[in-house]
Amino acid sequence: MYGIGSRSNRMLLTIQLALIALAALALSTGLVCVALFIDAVFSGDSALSGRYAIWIVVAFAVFAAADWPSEVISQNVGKEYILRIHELLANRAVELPLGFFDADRTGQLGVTATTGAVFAANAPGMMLRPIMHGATVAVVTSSYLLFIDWRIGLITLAVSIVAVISQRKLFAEYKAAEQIKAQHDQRTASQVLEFAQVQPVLRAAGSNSIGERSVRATMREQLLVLTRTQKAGQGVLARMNTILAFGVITIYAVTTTLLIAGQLTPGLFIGVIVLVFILAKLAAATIPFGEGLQLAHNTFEELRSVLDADLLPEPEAPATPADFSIEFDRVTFGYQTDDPVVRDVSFTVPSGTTTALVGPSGSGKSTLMKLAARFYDVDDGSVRIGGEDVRALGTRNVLDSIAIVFQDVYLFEDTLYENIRLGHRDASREAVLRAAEAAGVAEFAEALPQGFETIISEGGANLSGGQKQRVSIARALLKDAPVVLLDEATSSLDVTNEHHILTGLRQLAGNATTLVIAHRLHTIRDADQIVVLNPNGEVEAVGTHEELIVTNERYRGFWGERTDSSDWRISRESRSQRDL
Ligand SMILES: Nc1ncnc2c1ncn2[C@@H]1O[C@H](COP(=O)(O)OP(=O)(O)OP(=O)(O)O)[C@@H](O)[C@H]1O
Repeated sequence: MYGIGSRSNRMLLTIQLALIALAALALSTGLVCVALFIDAVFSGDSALSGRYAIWIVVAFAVFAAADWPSEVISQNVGKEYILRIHELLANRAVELPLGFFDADRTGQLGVTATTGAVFAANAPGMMLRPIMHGATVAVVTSSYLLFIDWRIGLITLAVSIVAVISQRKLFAEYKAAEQIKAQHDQRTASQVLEFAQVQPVLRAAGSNSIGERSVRATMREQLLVLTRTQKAGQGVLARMNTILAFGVITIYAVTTTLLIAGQLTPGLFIGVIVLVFILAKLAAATIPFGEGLQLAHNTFEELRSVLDADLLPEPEAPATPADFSIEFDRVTFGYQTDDPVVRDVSFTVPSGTTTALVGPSGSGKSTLMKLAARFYDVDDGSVRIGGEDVRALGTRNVLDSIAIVFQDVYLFEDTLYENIRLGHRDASREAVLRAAEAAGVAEFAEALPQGFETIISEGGANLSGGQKQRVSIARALLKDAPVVLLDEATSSLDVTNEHHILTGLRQLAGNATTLVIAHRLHTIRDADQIVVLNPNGEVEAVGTHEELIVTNERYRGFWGERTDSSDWRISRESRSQRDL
């Protein structure tokens, strides 16, 4: 994955690796010359010690000449990693099926694109460089020692190889702990975000509510995982330091034995002791970098999993729908294999009519909407628009013919005008303003400081929920699509918002084929047909309000609950209608 950059970046990375190798070779030569210099000084050979002194100066000069540019190059290679990771993620994001972007995946993409990309950018310079340096210097210096004294060389080489292998093995263990931590980080982040968003509800429920307890439990678990990961990291460092310490003691023991046996000169003995001491220091300094390098590897792996994620198959010659009816034909689908959330669902929304979906929470209403928009492909059966399977129409065709108004409206940091124009990029100014008028956006735009040119903050934080939904309806009206998928707001709206949204939605449904997850009484009553789902994700009944209220127990209960809890809303609704 280090080769994700452009050709020139890959070449730079190769040059960097070559420079690291050269710097490591020069440093090893310098260090061995220090040992030989000490030996020469002890033996009183001034000519030889002079020659070694020159070698030492040359070796360290080469080291500096190779090391500095390798650092500069590594920074450039790292910068391109950030750009490339963002480019690859962005390119892939527009190809992936919309169903890919659930909360966990979106969190994971966010982490990969931010902290992950920074770790990857730091990998060549701050981590790869010192690690390669440490490992190369250890192995090259030991090889040199083989020529000076094969026994010392052999034992130093053995210790170096054991240290390099142990480092790889131990950091693989740490990687597993870090991956678990990353998953928990994502889960905690999304839960805390959700916790902040639902504060009004939680505060109304009082302290120690289910939401509060579940966030506390997640945080406690997060703390445990963090402690476990830190322990794993510290354990790796401690074990690596122990391996190094044993290695150094073994080399010292062999060297001392050779000295006592008279097989090593005192000068060389001191030289080797100094050399091994410096080597051990160098090796110990590289160990913590393994942790960072592992995190960079995790980023590359996550990137790989996004790049390798399955795309939906697209037809070579997309079919054309005969009309804009929507047909679910024995549809079965689950997010996990062998765990369907909708089962054997069959019903048809005739072209130009409105069908309301009702059913308990989790019965699969949103899932059916997403299948109609081809966020996912069905496991069994078929979803057809105008008689053609959505797989034969192709995702582009399907999305072009659909306007979606879901509850979670996202607004971009741009003007109010541009946020509406997103519904149809080529629309004229008149068309945008017409849609804004029809959805009741014009009414609140007048009160904003720069009207339609007011910048909406990221996510639409400076608009109310009802206003955001009006923008979303304006977008959909502007798109003027023949099929409308609508998830009505569950939260209560004030009279003004309710009135504008109701008017906008009526206009939106107009002559379009509309599939709506209905929460509001008027939508259910006005629908041409209602599909009742049971908790198993099966169709329990299909009919009009008048039919179902007589024939279906579940629907009667559902309607009863709504009217009981909405008595005050119905009277308010009728009052606001009267006022018009
Ligand atoms: N992206 C997903 N990954 C895994 N499971 C999911 C996903 N989305 C929904 N589910 C599960 O599928 C089932 C049906 O969910 P769905 O949102 O379609 O129901 P719903 O009837 O719209 O519920 P609600 O009225 O509460 O919005 C639920 O058990 C839900 O937990």
